[in-house]
Amino acid sequence: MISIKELSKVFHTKDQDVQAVDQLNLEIDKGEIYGVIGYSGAGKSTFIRLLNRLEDPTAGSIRIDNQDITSLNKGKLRLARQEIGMIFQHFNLLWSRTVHDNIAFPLEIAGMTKAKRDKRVEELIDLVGLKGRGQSYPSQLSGGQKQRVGIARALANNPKVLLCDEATSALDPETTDSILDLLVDINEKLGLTIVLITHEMHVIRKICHQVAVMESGRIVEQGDVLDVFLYPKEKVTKRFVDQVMGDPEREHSLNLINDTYKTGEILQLHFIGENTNQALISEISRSFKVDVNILHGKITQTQKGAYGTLFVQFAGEEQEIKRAIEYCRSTSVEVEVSPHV
Ligand SMILES: Nc1ncnc2c1ncn2[C@@H]1O[C@H](COP(=O)(O)OP(=O)(O)OP(=O)(O)O)[C@@H](O)[C@H]1O
Repeated sequence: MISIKELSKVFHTKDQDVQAVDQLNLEIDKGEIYGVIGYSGAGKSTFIRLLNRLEDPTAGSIRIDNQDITSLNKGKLRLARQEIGMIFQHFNLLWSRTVHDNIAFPLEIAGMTKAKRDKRVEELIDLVGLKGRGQSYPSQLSGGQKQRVGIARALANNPKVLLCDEATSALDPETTDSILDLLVDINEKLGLTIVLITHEMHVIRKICHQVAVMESGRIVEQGDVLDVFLYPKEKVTKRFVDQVMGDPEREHSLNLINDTYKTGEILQLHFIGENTNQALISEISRSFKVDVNILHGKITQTQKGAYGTLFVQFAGEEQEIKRAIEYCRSTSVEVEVSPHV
């Protein structure tokens, strides 16, 4: 769907040349929610602005739906942009226009008649959950509602791709979650390909299927969200994963567990992927004469399934504990016996 080859952008300033994007290669499949994460200055904004030619590349190519975006002239680019919607951190709404008229704006530019426009705007207002707010002005809306207007406007011309530039960074955590839910809903309902940039791993965890980690204009790591969360290779990726799964209490808790639970076995269970859940725990206590105590841990959900770690104690007769551990090992759960800090 989107194919990016050797994409580079150099900004020439008075003092120096800045290589914001550096020979970047990326393939994004149709219908995917693809997240690009990086710290400030990594080149994310430049990257996403290159995708719809808000910036012109210094080198490289971008193909979207088999169209070479990089070589389009102004007229063709205007048409191509109707297929690429974009939402922004600060919404970029027209403050003197109502919600209805903001959403109608790209339809006016595309030359749609007023009757058709009004119908389409009503559909979009419904889709983003703003029924009854069509005549409000942006200043009368909350941040989350403003972003809903931004999303409706971006979807007005039925784009194939939605670009999200830090779309939830100005919102509080609850509103962030409701906007992320809306993006997942739209992705599923419309089969829309979504490319988003963010500095928050929570956003990646909650809605992305694939993730790329960007540093100094380059992609240093990429893949399926669950794989990257489970087996981060680069230091920068580990830091991002820690934003979500970091456990500052781990060492303290394990020491306490080792001091407190002297009988039976302490196990670390690593849950990975969609079939895993805590049903295993009840299954074990039903099938074996073993008491299972949950001691410490964290399980979280991604679009690619649940993952996380639980520390448990198996108590009972040695033979039964052994059998229970064997059983755990036969499932997709990774097991470590007597884990150490
Ligand atoms: N118009 C510009 N002129 C000169 N340098 C620029 C321009 N835009 C970006 N840069 C530089 O390019 C590099 C990448 O910036 P960019 O804004 O793409 O990063 P970012 O990852 O989006 O960071 P942030 O989240 O802080 O915006 C930075 O060093 C920045 O100073």
